[in-house]
Amino acid sequence: MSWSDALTKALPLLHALERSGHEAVFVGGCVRDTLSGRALKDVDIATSAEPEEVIAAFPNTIPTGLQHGTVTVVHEKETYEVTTFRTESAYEKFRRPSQVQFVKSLDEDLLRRDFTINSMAMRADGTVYDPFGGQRDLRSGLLRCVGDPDARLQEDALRIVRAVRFASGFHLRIALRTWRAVLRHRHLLAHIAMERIGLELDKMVGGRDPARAAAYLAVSGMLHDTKEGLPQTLLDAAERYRARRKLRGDAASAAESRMLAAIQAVQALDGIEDRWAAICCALGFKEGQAAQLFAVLRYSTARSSQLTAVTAIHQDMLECPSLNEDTRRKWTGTILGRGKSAAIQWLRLVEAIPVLSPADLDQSGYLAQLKEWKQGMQASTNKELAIKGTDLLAIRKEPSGPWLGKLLGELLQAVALGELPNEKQALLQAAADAAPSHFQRPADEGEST
Ligand SMILES: Nc1ccn([C@@H]2O[C@H](COP(=O)(O)OP(=O)(O)OP(=O)(O)O)[C@@H](O)[C@H]2O)c(=O)n1
Repeated sequence: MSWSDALTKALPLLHALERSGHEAVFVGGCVRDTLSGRALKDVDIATSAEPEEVIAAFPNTIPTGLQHGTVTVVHEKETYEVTTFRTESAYEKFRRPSQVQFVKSLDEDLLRRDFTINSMAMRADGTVYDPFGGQRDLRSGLLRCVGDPDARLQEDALRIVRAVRFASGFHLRIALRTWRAVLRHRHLLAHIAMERIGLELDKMVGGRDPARAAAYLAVSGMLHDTKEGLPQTLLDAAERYRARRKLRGDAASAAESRMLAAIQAVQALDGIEDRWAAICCALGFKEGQAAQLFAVLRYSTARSSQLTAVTAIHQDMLECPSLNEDTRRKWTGTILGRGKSAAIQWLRLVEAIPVLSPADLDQSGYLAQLKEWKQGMQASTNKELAIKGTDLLAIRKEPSGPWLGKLLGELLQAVALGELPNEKQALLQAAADAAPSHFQRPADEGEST
């Protein structure tokens, strides 16, 4: 077996605990990921040593969760969670154990874990301890709870969503007994903090097979059971998928087929932000629904506003499927209003997933023209304008006020539309000519529309 660098680096921790007379193993995700040939995110260690004994065995430790048996060990600038073998009991409200008991047996520790693929341990000599058949399940493509699925999912209802995350991330089928337990207990998701669900959904979207995750989420109906409501459009799409699982060809409307094709294609995108944006566009979210989704999932405001902006651009652009004067203005307005980076992101999405664009669009021609138009734009942010707010303050000799932003915005729009050159003198002249509250672009005077 080839040891990954991360495990090799952590080996001295196992050796130190063993020297002190304790049993110590790598456990959980790092074993699963090593056996599947994936990069490791973190290395977790389980040990028979109690927390004080772990603290005594290492020079540099942080007592991160002593009551749950976890000590963080700092070793060569890396941190490792070292957790005492434990069993859990008295799960409070289906989410966390209110009591843990430290035990001496690795078997007992592995027994409390969620899925067989997450319940394997690896010893310092590289041998894998796998009492529940995790390796076999990985090989045959099966996600299975350890022991009784009903008990496992009731202990921590987040495992209901984790089941979908692991099934989609590792291309696994959910075993029948586990799946039935998912359906029986999905209502318990109402006890789980939205933030934790948000983290799991993020991992699904960023994972190997987001379309598979979407199918499992839809077919199980679990999106209806979250503590806070998800956007109706999302729930409706999931319901339609559930009702007509094999939507294909004639059976599905053209719009539904396009939506499904777009969701299937999401994994072609590298970045998780692009994938989220593509999902919002594919589902036909309105701006407010995207904002609602990301607020409910507790994503940061910066993330949410960027993704919401891309969604809004998509809605705007669906209304103008050919590149005429109106579209040109709308696109300029979009770039100025929603931000250039959102506009660029949207272009990237529709280029990668053409089925996202309006059906009757001459895709290559339209997109090529849009790109050219965007690139040719002399300025698309205030920063790119050849004058600054201070220049305007100097010539207008008026105190700063809302007029300043308005004037800058109108100058920018005129430059972006090619109606004014992006040159300081021309812009100063236009600003000097303008009445503060009735600023007109020179080109507007001759406009016939
Ligand atoms: N609800 C949970 C969460 C975690 N675990 C156990 O704790 C380990 C570590 O959990 P976590 O760090 O959340 O996930 P990983 O499996 O490490 O996967 P990833 O790092 O990809 O999230 C899991 O492998 C599993 O054995 C569990 O049984 N039930």
